[in-house]
Amino acid sequence: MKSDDRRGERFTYEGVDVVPATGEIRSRYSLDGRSFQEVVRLPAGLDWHRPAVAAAARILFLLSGISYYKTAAPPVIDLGDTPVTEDEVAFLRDFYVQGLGEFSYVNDLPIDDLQIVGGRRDLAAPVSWELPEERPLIPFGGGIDSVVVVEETKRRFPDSSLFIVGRFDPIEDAAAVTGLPIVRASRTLDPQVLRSRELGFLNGHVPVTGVLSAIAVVAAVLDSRSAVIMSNEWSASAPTIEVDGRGINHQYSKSLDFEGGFRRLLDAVLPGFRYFSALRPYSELWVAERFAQLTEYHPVFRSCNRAFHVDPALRASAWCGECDKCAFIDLILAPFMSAEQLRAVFGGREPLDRPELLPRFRGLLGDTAATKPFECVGDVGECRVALELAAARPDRAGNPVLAQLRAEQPAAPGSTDRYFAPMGEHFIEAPYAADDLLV
Ligand SMILES: CC(=O)N[C@H]1[C@@H](OP(=O)(O)OP(=O)(O)OC[C@H]2O[C@@H](n3ccc(=O)[nH]c3=O)[C@H](O)[C@@H]2O)O[C@H](CO)[C@@H](O)[C@@H]1O[C@H](C)C(=O)N[C@@H](C)C(=O)N[C@@H](CCC(=O)O)C(=O)O
Ligand SMILES: Nc1ncnc2c1ncn2[C@@H]1O[C@H](COP(=O)(O)OP(=O)(O)OP(=O)(O)O)[C@@H](O)[C@H]1O
Repeated sequence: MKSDDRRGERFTYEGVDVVPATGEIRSRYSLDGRSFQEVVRLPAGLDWHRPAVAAAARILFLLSGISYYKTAAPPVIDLGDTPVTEDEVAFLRDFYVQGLGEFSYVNDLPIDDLQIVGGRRDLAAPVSWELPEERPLIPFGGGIDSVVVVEETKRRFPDSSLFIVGRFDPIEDAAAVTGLPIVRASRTLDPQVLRSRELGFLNGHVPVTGVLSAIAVVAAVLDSRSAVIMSNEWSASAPTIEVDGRGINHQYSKSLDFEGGFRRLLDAVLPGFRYFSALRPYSELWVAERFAQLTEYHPVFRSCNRAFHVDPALRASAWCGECDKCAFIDLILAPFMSAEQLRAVFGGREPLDRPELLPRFRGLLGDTAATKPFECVGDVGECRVALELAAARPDRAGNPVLAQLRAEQPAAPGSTDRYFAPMGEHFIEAPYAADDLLV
């Protein structure tokens, strides 16, 4: 029974084809008769014939459907003949309902009634899989988070490799500084979703890090690597907003909840495979303090998401200097980098130099009149500590934006030390634990 005329009837998993000759994984779906296909390409020269590759490709198939489901968000998902376990169905439902939380809120379209039917439990069999030697694969987004993880990890595991989906200049520039090899993937969305407005599709944010993670697992299996190491910080688990007592998280697939569920799913399919975030117990202040020391990355890193549109023609060639992400990165680095260094990063358009961005900073600082942005930004407490520390810097004396915000914001309650030490649960595995975690 449809609750809203905008919704379709049924989203169907049609099948996934693994094509070693071309290094392609073709995921096919349909929604009320309309077909969609997403193609992921990985190096054809790797070992595609391992049974574990097909198992990892099946996981990717399960997660990638979300981009096409959202075009009409029907109440039924039919897994057809896809081999699947009960646990995987439960994980997948969470991935859809939680991962599309922002989509559902923005479209005012509840999808809690989602039912997942079909699927072949009888075909869901474990595959032979031998955990390779300790060789990590590090997904690399070119921002402060993955830069800090790469520098920490390559020191302990020189045989590390980067993993990059797509070709984006800022990521390439930062990747070159790491000096590490790169396992590359490309992802070709079905072109229909790039015409959502024209085709009358529903649209909104998707938990893209979940899809990137699944592609990374395929790449790791192909390249005989034992671990995928994510760079998802402590605050990524915090809801962006609460609605009717329920958290909606823009970054759901960067959260601890997603990480735990994905680990359980992988452990059933690829026992012992390591998937975890090396930043899970750390705040963005902890990350920013370390990033500030990595001066070789300052001219090349990029966190502004305007650089990462699917359509290359829409990609910004520099920091936009005015989005919530730019404002957040400027604020979180301001306690640890000089005003001169940050003006150089933003090419003279530094957000903290722009009074017209005060409303954005107020949103980051939890001003009651503003709501936290649906962006990948830190939590209010971290931003308030960053404000206090930045405003106290001699080279920021007289900065009108910091002075105004400081006047509006009470001092961060209690000690700020907790933001510079590990906090909260994590799944960091012993060989990868940083010194301060070896307790
Ligand atoms: C670059 C960006 O911020 N895109 C968000 C934007 O989409 P827009 O239409 O402006 O451009 P495109 O990203 O090029 O998307 C074109 C259409 O394709 C659909 N689509 C894209 C990726 C995908 O995996 N599936 C898709 O169906 C998309 O819906 C468009 O119709 O606004 C969208 C709606 O709010 C956002 O969904 C786009 O976010 C992308 C999925 C994206 O890649 N964003 C990353 C830069 C990003 O936000 N990374 C976060 C982690 C996010 C997470 O929760 O995992 C981070 O930086 O931490
Ligand atoms: N194109 C990509 N290819 C591979 N991994 C990616 C890509 N984009 C992001 N990631 C990874 O996905 C996770 C979330 O991305 P996020 O953008 O938060 O990381 P980041 O770019 O390092 O940090 P930030 O942009 O927040 O400073 C990280 O582990 C990141 O390395």
